[in-house]
Amino acid sequence: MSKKAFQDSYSAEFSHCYGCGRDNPHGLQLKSYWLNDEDKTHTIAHFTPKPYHTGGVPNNAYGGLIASLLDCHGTASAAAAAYETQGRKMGSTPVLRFVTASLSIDFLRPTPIGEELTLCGKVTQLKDRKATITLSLSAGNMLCATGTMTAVRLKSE
Ligand SMILES: CCCCCCCC/C=C\CCCCCCCC(=O)SCCNC(=O)CCNC(=O)[C@H](O)C(C)(C)COP(=O)(O)OP(=O)(O)OC[C@H]1O[C@@H](n2cnc3c(N)ncnc32)[C@H](O)[C@@H]1OP(=O)(O)O
Repeated sequence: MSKKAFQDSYSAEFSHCYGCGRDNPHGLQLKSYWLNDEDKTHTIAHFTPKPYHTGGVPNNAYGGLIASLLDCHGTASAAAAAYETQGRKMGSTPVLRFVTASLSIDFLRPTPIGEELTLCGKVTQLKDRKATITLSLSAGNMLCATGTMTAVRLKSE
C-alpha cells in the first residue's frame, strides 16, 4: 500500500511503540489507514503473524499479539478521527495523540498464523478527550476477535 499510514505521521519521539513504531526494529510496525478516502469513518490494517507469534499451539496466534494489534489500531484510529473532526492534517500541531485507557477483547476463535489478518476499526464516539472505538480482527471471512476500546487524548503538556 503506497498511502501514508496514520503511524507514519507520528513524530519521531512517538515512533518507538512496540506495536506500531516505525523506528522499533523489534516491534510489529502495524500500519493503519482509512478504509476509504471518501468515507473516513472506518479504518483498516493488515498483519501476518509469524511462526514465533504462536501462543503455544502450532498455527495459532498468541492472544497478547491480538491485543497488541487491536491496541495500536484503536489508538491510531482515535487520533485519525480526532484530526478529521477538526479538519486538520494528521500529525499537524498541536498533536492529537491517544493512549489506551481500557481495552476489552472477545476471542471468538483461534487466530491462524501465516495468513494475512485484517483489523477494522470504527470510532463510535469522540467527546472531549475520550474516544470509544469498536474493533475486529478477521482471517479471510473468519471473524476471530472483537474489541471495544476507550482511548484518551493525552493533555498537550
Ligand atoms: C506507553 C506509554 C504511553 C505514554 C504516552 C506516550 C505518548 C504516546 C503517543 C504515541 C505513541 C503511539 C500510540 C500508541 C499507543 C499504543 C497504545 C498503548 O499501548 S498506550 C499504553 C497503555 N496505556 C497507558 O499507559 C495509559 C495509562 N493511563 C493514563 O495515562 C491515564 O489514566 C489516562 C491518560 C488514560 C487518563 O488520565 P487523565 O488524567 O489524562 O484523564 P482523566 O481525567 O482521568 O480521563 C479523561 C476522560 O477519560 C475517561 N477515562 C479515563 N480512564 C478511563 C477508563 N479506563 N475507562 C473509561 N473511561 C476512562 C475519564 O472518565 C474522563 O472522561 P470524562 O471527560 O469525565 O467524560
